Amino acid sequence: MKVLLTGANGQLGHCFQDRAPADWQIMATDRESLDITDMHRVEEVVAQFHPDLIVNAAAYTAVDKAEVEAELAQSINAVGPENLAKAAKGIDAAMIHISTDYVFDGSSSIPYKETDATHPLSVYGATKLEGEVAIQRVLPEAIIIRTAWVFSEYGNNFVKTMLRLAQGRDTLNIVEDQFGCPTYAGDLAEAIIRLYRQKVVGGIYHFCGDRQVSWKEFTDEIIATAYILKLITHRPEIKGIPTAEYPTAAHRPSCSTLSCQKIKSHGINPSDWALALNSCMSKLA
Ligand SMILES: NC(=O)C1=CN([C@@H]2O[C@H](COP(=O)(O)OP(=O)(O)OC[C@H]3O[C@@H](n4cnc5c(N)ncnc54)[C@H](O)[C@@H]3O)[C@@H](O)[C@H]2O)C=CC1
Repeated sequence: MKVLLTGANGQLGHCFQDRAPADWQIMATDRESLDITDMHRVEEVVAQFHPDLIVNAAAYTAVDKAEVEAELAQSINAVGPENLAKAAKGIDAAMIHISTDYVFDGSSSIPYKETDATHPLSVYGATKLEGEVAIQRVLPEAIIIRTAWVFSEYGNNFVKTMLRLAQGRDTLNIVEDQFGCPTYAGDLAEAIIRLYRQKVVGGIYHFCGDRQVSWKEFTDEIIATAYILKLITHRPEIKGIPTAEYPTAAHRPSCSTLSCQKIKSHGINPSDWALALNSCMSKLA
């Protein structure tokens, strides 16, 4: 079993390599070794390695910066996935791609199902949606997993940012009117492996954390965990603020909770993020 992994140096890329079954031969690539926007290079690598499965963990993930780098974001989040889908189709390989809750506008009061209408508010969300559509056009058998608020012991993420800020400040002002479900990248990696093994039909699947919180509530749990683990000696006060008081370049959905019923019907439970937060943060000690 041969797997071509793109974006191997990112959060999901690292976690996938940690969890891939021992008998899976992984070709771990990132931008320097395989720039997914370069179709010629994609074809070359796929022809040489001949994977059974392509896992695309590569993405342009700087949500605010994407507003001023729209072309680059589009190239990585839409053209790149389409290139991979074409290459997978050419050799009859399977493909698993990751998308985002930011394809929705967050105006729904109930968790989003895979079939709900999309309406991205940001360049990032729009380019990720374009990637989904391109893959489905080229390779309908591909599996697309939409996830949310990803954290891990690797790379840059909200958990690490809060930990760093907590070390130097007495007060943290955190947005309290945006809600979502934190997802541990290790649990997402496990979900990818299980979906592939179960040979589920192609299409979109939602996978995220099992409990919805605001960024402020998430921060409360991060700081409490950091204190218990002795990563910090002093607990800053966490003050909730409205989005209006923390303007960002990109608009974000106010509530982007994803319904995980479909993936649950395949025996894959949502990420128990509070449990994962503890084990992930212990690795940061
Ligand atoms: N981080 C988050 O909060 C969320 C992430 N997602 C999605 O989950 C997936 C995994 O995200 P993370 O692991 O957090 O991302 P990450 O930002 O940690 O890693 C992305 C990786 O892609 C690589 N990359 C960028 N451009 C490339 C190119 N042209 N060719 C090849 N590699 C390239 C980067 O070097 C990096 O190693 C992505 O599809 C992302 O859109 C979805 C929802 C939330």
